[in-house]
Amino acid sequence: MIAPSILAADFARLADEIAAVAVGGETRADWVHVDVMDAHFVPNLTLGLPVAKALIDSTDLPIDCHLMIEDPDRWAIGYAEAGAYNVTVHAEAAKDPVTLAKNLRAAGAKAGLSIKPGTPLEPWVDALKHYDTLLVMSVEPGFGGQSFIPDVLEKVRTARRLVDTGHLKLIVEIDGGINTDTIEQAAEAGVDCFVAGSAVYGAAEPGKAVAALREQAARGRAG
Ligand SMILES: O=C(CO)[C@H](O)[C@H](O)COP(=O)(O)O
Ligand SMILES: [Fe+2]
Repeated sequence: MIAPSILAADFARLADEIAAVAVGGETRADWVHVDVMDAHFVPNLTLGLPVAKALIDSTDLPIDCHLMIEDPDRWAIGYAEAGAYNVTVHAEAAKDPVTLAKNLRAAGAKAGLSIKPGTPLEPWVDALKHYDTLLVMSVEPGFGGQSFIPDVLEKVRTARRLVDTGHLKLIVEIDGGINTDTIEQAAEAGVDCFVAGSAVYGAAEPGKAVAALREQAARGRAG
């Protein structure tokens, strides 16, 4: 699955930018990734619930909200109630990740847990039994356009094994520095869903970039 990140899109035309990856066929994205940053958990500030809700209402594509915020135990539920398809919170910020996941699911969303590049996977495996998505960050969260950190693929391999052996039942998602040069190794390691900001919205035709990424990922999965 390919999830274009609107972090790299034109913020004055967000609904149009989403529509550009919503046309049918190979150029259609699977999810649209919306990065929420609060200038506390990360040093950057993007958008919040009112804008996220407007984007959810603007499209039939599933919206994947990546909350890089403090106190997600309090704030994440609003994104689920607004109709986000998947709401991902950071393990480093959540106080009670199990209750949080239950609340997100009860509000009708899929629940996602994200770990920064330096955060190990093992301490979160039990909590992940309550989650639908694991978002492995392959850059330090906060900014688009950074270089992919290949070391995180070890965590992807571990997560893939846990899913394939039935210990976890979730989608393995990766975020940061994904492009046609890096997607193949991520696919080979076992990623199911690839977030791509610059690689999609930095391209002349975002839809064609989605198709190219999907094709390259399929090569990694096959090889
Ligand atoms: O969560 C993020 C940054 O914190 C973004 O989703 C991510 O960086 C996407 O941008 P790019 O593909 O350009 O790296
Ligand atoms: Fe993100």
